[in-house]
Amino acid sequence: MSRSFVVAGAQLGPIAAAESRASAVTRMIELMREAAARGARLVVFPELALTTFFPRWYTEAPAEIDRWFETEMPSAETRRLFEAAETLGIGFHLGYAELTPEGRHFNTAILVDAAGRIAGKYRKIHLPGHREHEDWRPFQHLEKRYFEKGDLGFPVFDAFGGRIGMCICNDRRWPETWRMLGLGGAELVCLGYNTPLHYPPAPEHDHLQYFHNALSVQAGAYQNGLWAVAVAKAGREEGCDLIGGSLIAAPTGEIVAQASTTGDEVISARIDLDRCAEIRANVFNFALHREPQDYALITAPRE
Ligand SMILES: NC(=O)N[C@@H](C(=O)O)c1ccc(O)cc1
Repeated sequence: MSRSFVVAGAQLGPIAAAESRASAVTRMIELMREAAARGARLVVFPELALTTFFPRWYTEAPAEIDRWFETEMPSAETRRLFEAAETLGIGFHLGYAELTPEGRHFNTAILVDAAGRIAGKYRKIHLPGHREHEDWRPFQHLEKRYFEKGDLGFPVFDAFGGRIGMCICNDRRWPETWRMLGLGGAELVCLGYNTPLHYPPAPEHDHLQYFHNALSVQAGAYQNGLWAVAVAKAGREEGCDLIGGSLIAAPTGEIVAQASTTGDEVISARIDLDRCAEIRANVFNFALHREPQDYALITAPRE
């Protein structure tokens, strides 16, 4: 049976702090309709897709922070997204802030199948930024304050006729993320990101933000012989410019679709999961060529 199908990425433009989840969901359903009209079986939404990127603000008040989190999924506001997916017969990947019944906070992504059922969940492992307010920054990046490190590892799920993995934003910059997913057998990796154009610790790298995004995703795809769909929340959000550049990369590392705006925009491509073998049976045949006995430092606990 052919394992070729159309995937889409639904890049979102900025979400203002005052924009309701209902409004964000309405925008997402519009993009989902366009993806379905292009024949897509799966549409990928960004990291923290329901709200503004709230880690840019410091607060000590738990209630101030918890209002950005979802305590159930689907929730009253997101149920329409699940229903639209079922009606349109399209699956989706969604990033959101998760608050568990035990009071734990995670930066989470789920994979939902075309019947509207949650088929997989991932919790972000590489949390960037800092824990305390840093006066010198023009805006904060407080993921280390507001989220716990993910506790689910790098799982891979049987869905859409293949094996699907997920990671979130900063995870894409780490080769270990991709290798873990590749070793798990992933054939398609879905990921969302919120990446400021301005990098306060090293502003001389600002002009490289789009390059480093594409470089990381293309290298991850190629070095593990898998497809990747990487999707931005983009544009000027609460005075902070976020990069666009959403892209779909082939197992060869080639870009097969890319966004050209920093607003709401659908990208799509037909992907064939069987093409992973072009790389995985050759240059990156793990069973034949990988030498893990020489990689011990990679898993040594950090100092
Ligand atoms: N949401 C994210 O994980 N964003 C990170 C990334 O794109 O790697 C990121 C980018 C720039 C920073 O100053 C801090 C963090």
